[in-house]
Amino acid sequence: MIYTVTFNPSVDYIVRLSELEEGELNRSNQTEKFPGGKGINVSRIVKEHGKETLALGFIGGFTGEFIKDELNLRSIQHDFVEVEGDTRINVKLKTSVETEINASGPVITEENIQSLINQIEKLNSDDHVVFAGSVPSGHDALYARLAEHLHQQNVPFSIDAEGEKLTSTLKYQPYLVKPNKFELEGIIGRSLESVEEVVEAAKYLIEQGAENVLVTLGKDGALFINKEHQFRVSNPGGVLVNSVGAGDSTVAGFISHEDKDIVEQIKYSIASGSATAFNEDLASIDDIEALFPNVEVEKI
Ligand SMILES: Nc1ncnc2c1ncn2[C@@H]1O[C@H](COP(=O)(O)OP(=O)(O)O)[C@@H](O)[C@H]1O
Ligand SMILES: O=P(O)(O)OC[C@H]1O[C@](O)(COP(=O)(O)O)[C@@H](O)[C@@H]1O
Repeated sequence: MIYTVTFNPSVDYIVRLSELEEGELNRSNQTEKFPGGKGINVSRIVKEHGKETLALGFIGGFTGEFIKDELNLRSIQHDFVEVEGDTRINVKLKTSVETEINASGPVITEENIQSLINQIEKLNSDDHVVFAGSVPSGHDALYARLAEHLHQQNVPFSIDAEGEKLTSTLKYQPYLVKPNKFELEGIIGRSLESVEEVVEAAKYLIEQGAENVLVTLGKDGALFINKEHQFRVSNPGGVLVNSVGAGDSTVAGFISHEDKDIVEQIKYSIASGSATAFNEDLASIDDIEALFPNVEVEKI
């Protein structure tokens, strides 16, 4: 079973408007709301790939109820720990560019954390856990705390998070880490100008304990690095509609095809990311399968 842990789920509120004028009254052309948060998005795409998944994490309030209802409608299993406050609302403004405002999220208590640890302690080496996204304030150390538990239990896990949340887990040997270029620059502490520099930075994550590193580059595709392979991956062609959840979709595509040859696994990953970028909501398996043949993977 592929478990996802979303410490800080969100209702993603997409607001489309022709132009945003700061300090003025703006009226939107169209609004939509989706159940969001990185792990939840991973579960939705894993389900599309026909794999069993269960979404874990912290949820609360009327926004939490919306997310659970939406997951039920899509037959996605979940077992969240209920917290006191309301799950956050993240605002995604779409003009000719995409602007995101991600809220900080409700308070979580040590009791809430202990309930999540109790769930995780039941897993075994046939399972896989994906930890993804931000953590309500003051709890960044949670990533390493849970990764240590899984490492001791021999449960494979993957990470999609920023900065120390990601680096603090490396010693516990994550199966996949997926920084985008901006996040990788944050980890390394300098800007990465060339493909060679990005590859070197990714190799540093491998030396520190990661098994596979996928550096996503938005419209420019991705770079994949592990101890045996280095690939440059080109996106299939298409028109950007809404890139929210594209990164999460790449993680889901990769984890869902662990049993396949590495090139096929990478192609499923990037086809999933681009299919989501070319859709209003997250991609469907039909969208993903249609793009799969057009993903190019080249040795570097
Ligand atoms: N404009 C785009 N066109 C095609 N594919 C895209 C586009 N934006 C994102 N993607 C796909 O989604 C993947 C993840 O996007 P990226 O923006 O790098 O991640 P994140 O959402 O984590 O910041 C990319 O590697 C690419 O395959
Ligand atoms: O937890 P964070 O880092 O604030 O990110 C949460 C946001 O990430 C998303 O999961 C989208 O992630 P990506 O676009 O990186 O794939 C949204 O659904 C959500 O609003």
